[in-house]
Amino acid sequence: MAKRKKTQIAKEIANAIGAAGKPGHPWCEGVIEEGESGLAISDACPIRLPMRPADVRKLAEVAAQAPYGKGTQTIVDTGVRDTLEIDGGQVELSPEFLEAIHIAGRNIADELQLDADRLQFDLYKLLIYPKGGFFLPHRDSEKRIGMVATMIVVLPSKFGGGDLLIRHGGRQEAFSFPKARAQKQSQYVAFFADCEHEVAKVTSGVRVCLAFNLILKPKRKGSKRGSDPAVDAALLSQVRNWFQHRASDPLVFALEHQYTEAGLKPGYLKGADKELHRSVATVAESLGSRLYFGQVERHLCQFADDGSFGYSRRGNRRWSGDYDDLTIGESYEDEIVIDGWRDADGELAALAPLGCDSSQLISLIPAEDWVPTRQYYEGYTGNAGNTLDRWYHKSVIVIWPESEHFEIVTQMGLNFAVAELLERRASLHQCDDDELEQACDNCQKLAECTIERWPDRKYEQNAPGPDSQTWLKQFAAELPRLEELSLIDRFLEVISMRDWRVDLDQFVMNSLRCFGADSILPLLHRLVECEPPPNQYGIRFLEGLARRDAKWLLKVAKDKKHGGLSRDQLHGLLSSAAAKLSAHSKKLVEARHRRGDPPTDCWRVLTQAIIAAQADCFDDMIGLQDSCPSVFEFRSFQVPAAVKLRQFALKQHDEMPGALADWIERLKVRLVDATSGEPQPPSDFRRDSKVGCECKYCLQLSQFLADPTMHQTQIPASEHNRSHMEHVINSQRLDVQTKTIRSGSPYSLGLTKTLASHDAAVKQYHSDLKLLSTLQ
Ligand SMILES: O=C(O)CCC(=O)C(=O)O
Ligand SMILES: [Fe+2]
Repeated sequence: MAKRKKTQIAKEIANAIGAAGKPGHPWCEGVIEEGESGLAISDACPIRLPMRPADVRKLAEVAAQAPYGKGTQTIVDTGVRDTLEIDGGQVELSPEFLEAIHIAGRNIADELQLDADRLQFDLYKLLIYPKGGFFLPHRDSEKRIGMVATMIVVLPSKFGGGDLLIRHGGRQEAFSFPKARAQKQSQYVAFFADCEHEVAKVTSGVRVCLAFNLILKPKRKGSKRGSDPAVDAALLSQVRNWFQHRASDPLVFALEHQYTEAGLKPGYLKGADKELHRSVATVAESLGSRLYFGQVERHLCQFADDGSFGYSRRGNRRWSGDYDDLTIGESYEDEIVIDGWRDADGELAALAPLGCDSSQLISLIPAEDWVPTRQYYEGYTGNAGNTLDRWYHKSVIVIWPESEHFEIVTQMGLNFAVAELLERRASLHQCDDDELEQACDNCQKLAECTIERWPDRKYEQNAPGPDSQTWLKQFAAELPRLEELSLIDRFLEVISMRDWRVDLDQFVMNSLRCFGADSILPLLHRLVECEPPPNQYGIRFLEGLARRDAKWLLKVAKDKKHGGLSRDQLHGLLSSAAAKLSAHSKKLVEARHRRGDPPTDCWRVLTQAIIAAQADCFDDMIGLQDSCPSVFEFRSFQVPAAVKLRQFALKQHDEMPGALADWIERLKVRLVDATSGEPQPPSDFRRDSKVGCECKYCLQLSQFLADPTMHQTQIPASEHNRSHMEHVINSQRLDVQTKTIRSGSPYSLGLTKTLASHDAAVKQYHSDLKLLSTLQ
């Protein structure tokens, strides 16, 4: 890179950001809240406001024709600027007026996002525009180190014309100062120093204004040797704009030289990087943003052609091996990841890899001219290839607004954010009293950002890996300890829309403990009763009770003190849950197509909770088993569930609820019935002959099955009819084996009777005996 002037680097980066970011509003306006604007010229000659043309004539003795700056020269040219001016040093402002300026200053700092405590207002000139006065478009030169903006205060006086027009990044706004014109109030406009502006011709009266330089004082922080406090206004304004529109997208400045992780320190930067760092650091400081160093890896995968694309493989065209010969087309993939984080002093920073997109990457060397660290070209192979993969590595400086820090931490991964939160929480006790509030605030902000980024885990397929459950659960357990009820509220709202599987056991217990039953109970009701969101086709796959909720209900029910809930409160929650589960089960019985898993597991967990809490709705849960047999299968679910519940009840209360004992009795009776006699094998070759079809072939099949003496037969039939018979045999589970006999025309289907039904009945009999024994 050719040697550049210091300010040029900052300007170039500013332009680069300007090209990437959206233009914003680098100006603001307001009124000066001071009725009597007291001002005077140095020899105590007071200025009467509103001013009249006659007064202006008197001022002409003190005032001079204003020059304008052209490069380093300052010249008078009334074709460019026609104004009278009095030097700021000669103007005295009353304490009230100064106070009003100070108040306006706070607002300006706020609107332009500047550090109010470091913003200084230097009265530069008093400007007087008699009729015909104007100032052609120009930018204010940096009259002092640290000058970031200009403030124009138009004083009350009667005038026409004289609009102030300001332009920046393709936008323009005209200010006509109506209140000052109406002689009511002083009005101000403040704008960043890189804004082009002009004053339109004054058509009548006199326009009087004060021009202030807005200067950002350097931060007092030891005295950094050699640090230049100058802030480049253009860069500041562009970064500020960026932060206004893309606050949570960090700005990434590529350094020219490559540094090792350990060598990436302010003191070791080389050449132009030193200047880049100075500019970026100054801007970061004045905007109160964070600055880090990092290493970027960019992987770019693009279409590329060596000249053979579209030719057949035998075209004998071979790539020369020269990457410069490739014609590059569209990008398939452009992945940029920042890692190797170092803080502003170059010390290791505990941050995780962060992805960004190419618009965030600001580089003085155009990205097309970067030299890849590695590249790989796959030529045309007929159905794939013609891609060029390139990897680039760059050391970078990264900045983001302090207010977005936690949002960005969550962008680095929720597991990282949660680990960070746990760590911060754990070290709260080490904070001094005056740090504690901020530290707590930070924990809350981090938690807030984590909640907003909670993963969507409604459906199995988009669930993150199994270990995610651990840290999601940890987060949930920790959240109540931050003692902010609104976070609990928001968390539950997000969970009920996105996450069916997070473990909330500890969360609910801790919430009840930290906030008390009365605050938490309504939120728990809302969670249990919430309607799940439909999927993108408007279908609700997730219905009924979430297992997540059955689980924490069990936890609370088993707790000796029910987590502080009264018996009635807990029973209320349980019966809401039970109602939801049974409504869903009944819907499943009616539905022809079953959606989602049957709520069997959920039923078991909830019923345990109901047993533990000795709630009345237990009978309803048992009743549900009887009314929805297709959902709660007798052998595979009901019997084992009853056995488990009996065990559970005995462990909890040393006795069984009556309804449970009755239910077990009913199950027993059914099994005793089913096992009253061991199935006997058929005494002859007669088999079940219900074929459910009356075609000529099935009729023969049915007659064969009903015949007590025939073991085997053959039915001649075309291929079509043979496969029809086979289909009937399989679907009706007939006790017959088939085989194609390949002789004669047509071929025949060979049939041999089996004992399949009998074998199955015997198997069922023995397994029923076993089931019965589990109930004894
Ligand atoms: O009078 C105004 O509104 C603007 C004056 C100005 O642009 C300047 O003095 O540089
Ligand atoms: Fe100006």
